[in-house]
Amino acid sequence: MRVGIAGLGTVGVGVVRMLRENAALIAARAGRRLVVTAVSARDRTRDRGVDLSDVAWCDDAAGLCAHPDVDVVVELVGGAEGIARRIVTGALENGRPVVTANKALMAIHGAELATLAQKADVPLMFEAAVAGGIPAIKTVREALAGDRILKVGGILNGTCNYILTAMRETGRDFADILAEAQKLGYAEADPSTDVDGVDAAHKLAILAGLAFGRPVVFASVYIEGIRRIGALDLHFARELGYRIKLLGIARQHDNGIEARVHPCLVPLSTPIAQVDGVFNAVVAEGAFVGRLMLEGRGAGEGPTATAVTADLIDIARGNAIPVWGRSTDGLTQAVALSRTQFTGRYYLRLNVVDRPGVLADITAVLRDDGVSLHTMLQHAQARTLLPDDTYSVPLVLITHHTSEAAMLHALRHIALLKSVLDEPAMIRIEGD
Ligand SMILES: NC(=O)C1=CN([C@@H]2O[C@H](COP(=O)(O)OP(=O)(O)OC[C@H]3O[C@@H](n4cnc5c(N)ncnc54)[C@H](OP(=O)(O)O)[C@@H]3O)[C@@H](O)[C@H]2O)C=CC1
Ligand SMILES: N[C@@H](CC=O)C(=O)O
Ligand code: NA
Repeated sequence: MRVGIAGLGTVGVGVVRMLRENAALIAARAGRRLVVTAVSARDRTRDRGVDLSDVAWCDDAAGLCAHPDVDVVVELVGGAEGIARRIVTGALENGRPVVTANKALMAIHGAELATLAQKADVPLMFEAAVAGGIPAIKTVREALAGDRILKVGGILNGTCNYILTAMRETGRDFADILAEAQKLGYAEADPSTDVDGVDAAHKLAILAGLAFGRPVVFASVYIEGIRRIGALDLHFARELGYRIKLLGIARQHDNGIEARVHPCLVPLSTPIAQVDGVFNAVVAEGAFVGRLMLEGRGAGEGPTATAVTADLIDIARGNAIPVWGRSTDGLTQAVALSRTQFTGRYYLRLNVVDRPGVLADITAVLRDDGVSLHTMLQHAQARTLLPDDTYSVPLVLITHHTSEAAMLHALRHIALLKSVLDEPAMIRIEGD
């Protein structure tokens, strides 16, 4: 099978290496040889550490869609629009199977691309798009095909998990650790996609679409990133028996699908709390299968190349699975529930003036909104002297189960209290 690759960055070069280094075992498993015959990237002159002298070069990556020496097109450029979208669309329109690692493209345009693939009767594979080397798509779409999935999600961004882990373990600076993740090839071309939660949301939208049988409108996914997580939150989380993780969570409810990405406090005793560094965890819960968790590397050259290569082997073997696990005939998209429909437990961190009555004012607001408190934590030794000779002190409150609508209402009023100095920080609690 002749493979044309658009994009020779971290993942593209990894795929070239893997197809060559494991050529014999891949041929045995695929039933035929998989050979890279054509490639494209922006800069032809760049040394990429792989020999491309016997491979055709396309200045325009879209040229791969109709290239005479290409049977399968692999899109590893990235981005939901522009050249990546043109390559995938063009290849499908030309009746060529496609493999992509592009979660942005699949999350935003997956519904229409599935229709194109079905019309052309060719596979569109994207295992690398969710959680890199973890077989997340295979698991949800194939292994759990007989079950009714109730919940899916997990730790879906390696860069964020790497940053949160290193901040917790070393106390190092956010920007410093992010630069390291970029050097290791974990981060997206624009790393704000990672740290603002968008990349995890792309993956969650794909997983939810597969799990619940309908692509989710990406714009309806609730997204919050990790920029506001500070050293104080990591400290309090540890003291209270939690770790902070950026989670993607999608659940099927009677009134619709909940799909949200945000930092969470997870109890130290849960398996997901132990997933650190660049590792991802994909969690699924089915009515029959119960709960399962897959852990592995969610980013980087080797893990991502493994997923792309597995898709190529599936295509070579003739395994064709519909994009969303079912025919696109009559398939409509689902709009996710809004955040005011969420419920849960919450961690609130406030910076307050240390004087009598402050706590009473805050708890009165929570009482009026029907929010009940579970735990309270304040350390007098963490006080800071203010210019007027009073002190400020961090105050942490953990609530019982409540509605997010009530929390948002209470927070607006708490922020207006004179004794509350900065914008309150709110983190949801999951898994206990
Ligand atoms: N890195 C990772 O760990 C993972 C990445 N992914 C996804 O895989 C895809 C690729 O990621 P990654 O390898 O990290 O990205 P890189 O930024 O490392 O590589 C992108 C490649 O695309 C090429 N490119 C950019 N624009 C064009 C264009 N107009 N025409 C042709 N080629 C172009 C670049 O060329 P040049 O080199 O000349 O600049 C580069 O080779 C993305 O969709 C990403 O989200 C998925 C899972 C994990
Ligand atoms: N930038 C992503 C790469 C894989 O999808 C991440 O950090 O997880
Ligand atoms: Na995967």
